[in-house]
Amino acid sequence: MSTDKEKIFYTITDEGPYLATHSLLPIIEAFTKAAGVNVETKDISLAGRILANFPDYLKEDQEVSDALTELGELAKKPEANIIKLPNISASVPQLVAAVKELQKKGYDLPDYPEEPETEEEQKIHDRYGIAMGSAVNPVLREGNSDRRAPKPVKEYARKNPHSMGEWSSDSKTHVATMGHDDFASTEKSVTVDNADDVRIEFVDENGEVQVLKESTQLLPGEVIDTGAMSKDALVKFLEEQVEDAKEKDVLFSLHMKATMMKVSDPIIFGHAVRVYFKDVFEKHGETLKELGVDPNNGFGDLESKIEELPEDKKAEIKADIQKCYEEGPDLAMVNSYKGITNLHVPSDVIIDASMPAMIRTSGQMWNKDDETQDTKAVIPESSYAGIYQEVIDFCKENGAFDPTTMGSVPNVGLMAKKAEEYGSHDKTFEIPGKGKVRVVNKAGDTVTEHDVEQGDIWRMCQTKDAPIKDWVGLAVRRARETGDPAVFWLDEDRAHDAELIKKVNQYLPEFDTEGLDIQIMSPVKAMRFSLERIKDGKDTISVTGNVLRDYLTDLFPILEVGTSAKMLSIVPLMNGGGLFETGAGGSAPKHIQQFLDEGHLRWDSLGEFLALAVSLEHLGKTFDNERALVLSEALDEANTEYLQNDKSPSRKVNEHDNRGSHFYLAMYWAKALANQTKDAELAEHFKAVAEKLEANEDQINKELIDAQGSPQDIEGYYWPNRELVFDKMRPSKTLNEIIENV
Ligand SMILES: NC(=O)C1=CN([C@@H]2O[C@H](COP(=O)(O)OP(=O)(O)OC[C@H]3O[C@@H](n4cnc5c(N)ncnc54)[C@H](OP(=O)(O)O)[C@@H]3O)[C@@H](O)[C@H]2O)C=CC1
Ligand SMILES: O=C(O)CCC(=O)C(=O)O
Ligand SMILES: [Mg+2]
Repeated sequence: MSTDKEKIFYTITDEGPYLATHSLLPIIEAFTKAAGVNVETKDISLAGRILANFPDYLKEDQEVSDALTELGELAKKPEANIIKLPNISASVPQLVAAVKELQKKGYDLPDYPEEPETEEEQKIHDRYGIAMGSAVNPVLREGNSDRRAPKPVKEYARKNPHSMGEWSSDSKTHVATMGHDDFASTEKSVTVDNADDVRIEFVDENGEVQVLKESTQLLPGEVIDTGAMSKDALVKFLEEQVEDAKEKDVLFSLHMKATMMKVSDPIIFGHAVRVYFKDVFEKHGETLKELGVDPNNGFGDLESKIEELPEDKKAEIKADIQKCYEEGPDLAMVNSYKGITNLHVPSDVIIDASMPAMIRTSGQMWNKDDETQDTKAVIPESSYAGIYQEVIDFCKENGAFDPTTMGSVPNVGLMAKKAEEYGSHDKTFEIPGKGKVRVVNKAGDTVTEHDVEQGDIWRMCQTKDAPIKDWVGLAVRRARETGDPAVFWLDEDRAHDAELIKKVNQYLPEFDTEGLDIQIMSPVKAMRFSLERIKDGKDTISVTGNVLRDYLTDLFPILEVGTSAKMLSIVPLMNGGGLFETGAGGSAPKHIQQFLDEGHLRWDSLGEFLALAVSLEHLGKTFDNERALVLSEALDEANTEYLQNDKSPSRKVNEHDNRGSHFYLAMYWAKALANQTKDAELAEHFKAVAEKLEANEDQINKELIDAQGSPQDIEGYYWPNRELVFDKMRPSKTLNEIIENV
C-alpha cells in the first residue's frame, strides 16, 4: 500500500521539458500507479515562481502555492524523492517578458522596476529578485552531485557516433582571460575554527563605514573566500581583446554565466557591451540614459529601447551602431538571420553549453554570414578559463575526439548548501567608491580585506565543512564502485583550493581508500591528464568544486555522447533523500521555438527516463517497495532498448519526435514488465498493455506524425494554457486510450 511518503515529486518547469512533461507524465502516472507509487507535480516554472512571490497582487483564484519553498523543505527530509527537470534561470529580459505575459493574462502584477527609485520600487525589485537567475537549483541541491553517462548511453554513442567537427593545428581559436585583478588572483581564503557571524563593510577614503551585509553566519570548519574584480583592469582587458580579435580576424565571443552568477556576471556583460559599442555609448550616453538603457541586460536592451526615439535620432544611433560593427571585430552570432549577436542577451550564451558547442564545431562559432569561423572566446574571470584553453590545445595537437573510442569523464561535484561561487549572490557588490572592503568577525577582528575602486566587483563565497566531507566520501564511493582513478581538480596556488586541499587530506583517511587511485591536480593539469586518458578510451572521475561541476558535466557529455541531455544526474541528499535531475543540460529554448513554428519537438526525454529509473529504485529501497524496484528494473531495460533501437527524437519536422519517443518508451517498459518474473500480477497486468501498444504501433506513429507540420498556438510562452498544451502534446487518440486504461 502506498503511504503519503511513498511519493515521487515531479517538477513542472519551462520550455522544452515543460512541453515534454505533458506527454510523458500521463504515461509515468499510469505505470507507477500500478506499483502503488504516487507521483505529485510541483510547478517551479519561472512564471509559477513569480506568481508565488506576489500573492497580494492576485485574485484568490489566481494564487499558486510556493512549490519551490515546499520542495526546498522536503529536500532536507529523508523521504525526499524529487525528479527535477531543467528550468529557466531568468535574465532580466526573460523576467520582464514573463511578467508582461502574465499581466496580459489578467494577473495584476507590478511592473519590474529595472532601476528602482522609491522604497516601494526597491521592495518590488527585491521580490522579483527571488525568482531571478538560478533561483531553483541552489534551493533543491541539499546534496553533492554524481553525474555520469550511463553504460548503455556510452555504448550507443560508440556505435552511433555523433558528428564532431575536425580540428586543424593552425586554428586561430583561443581563450582570453584576465589572470590578474580578478576574483581568483585576488582571492583570500580562510577556514574558521568556530561558529561566527561576520559583517561585510565598505570603508571609504575618509574612513566612513557602509555596511554591505550585516550578518553572515558561519559554521565551524567553514571556508570563506573573498576577492575582487577590478573594473579598470576588466575594461582594459576587454578593449585589448576587441582590438586583438579584429587584428587576428577571429570572432569576438563572450562566454559567461550571467544566469547562475546573477549579480557579478551581468555587470561584466554590461562592460563588454559598453566596450564593443564604445562610440555609441560615448556619443549618445545622455539619450540612452534617459531611455533607461541598461547594457547589463545586453545590447538587445539598447536596440529595443531606441525604437521609442524619433526617426531621425534613431537613424543617427543606428548609423553609429553600424560603424561599431564595421570598425570592430565580427561578433559571434546567436542567430545570424535575425542579427542576434553574442552580446544581445546575457542568457543566450551560457558558458557551460556554449564552450563545448564551440569545441565540437572545430573550435568555431557562427559569423554574420552564417558560416563558422575561428573565435576568440573571452572568459574574463580566470578561475577556470584555463581548462578550456587546455582542451583547445589538446584538439589542435591531436585532432577532434573520436566518440567511437573515447573514454568517459564522470563528475563528483561539490555543491551542497550553496557551496562556493554559486552561493555568492547575496555577498556580491558593485563597489560605490575608492576604499576597502573588509570582512569583520563577531570579535571585531578583520578576517579579510581588499583595496577597491569605484565599480569594482567584490564577492564572498562560503563552503561549509559537512558538504566537503560528504563530497570526499562520494568521490571515494564512486572510485570504489568503478575502480577508476578519481582526480580532485584543485590548485594549490589558489587560495580557496589550498584550503580545500587541506580538508581533502584530512578527510580521505576517514574513508576506505585502500587500493584506490586518488590524486589531486590543478584544474589545467587534471584536464590534460583526463584528456590523455579519454583519448585512449580510459575513464577518469573528475572530483570538482561547484563551477567546474557545471562546466565539465556539459563539456564531457557533449564531446562523448553528443549532448548532456543523456546524463544520469543524481544528487544523494545529505539527509538521506534523493534528488534526481534529468540530464545535465538546460531547458533548450530553441526546441520550444521549433515546436511553436512547426509542431515538432526535438527534446530528448532520455534524461527523464534515466532519472525516473533511479528515483523508483531509491523509493523501492527506502520503503521496501518491491514493486517500485520491479518498475525500476523494467525501466532500465526499456531505456536500453530505446537506445538500441534509436528511438530518440529526430531533429526534423514530420519525423518521429518527443511524443513518439514517449510512445516507444511506454511500449518497451510495458514489454519489460510483462516479461519479468518477480511479480506475476504486474506481469499479467502489463502484458495486455504491451500487446495493445505493439498492435497499434503504426496507427499511433501515424497520428503523432500527422500532428506535425504547422504552427502551434499554446497561448503563451512562460505561462501557456495547459489544456492546450496537453492537447498538442497528446495528439494520438489511440495512444491516449491505451494509457488511460493501463
Ligand atoms: N538544471 C537546470 O535547471 C538548468 C537550466 N538551464 C537553463 O536552461 C536555459 C537554456 O540554457 P542553454 O545554455 O541554452 O543550455 P541547454 O542545455 O538548454 O541548450 C543547449 C542545447 O543543448 C541541447 N539540448 C539540451 N537538452 C536537450 C534535450 N533534452 N534533448 C535534446 N537536446 C538537448 C540542444 O541542442 P540542439 O539545439 O542542437 O537540439 C540545446 O539547444 C537557460 O534558461 C538556463 O538558465 C541551463 C542548464 C541547467
Ligand atoms: O541553475 C542554473 O542556472 C544552471 C544549472 C546548470 O547549468 C547545471 O547545474 O549544470
Ligand atoms: Mg550546467
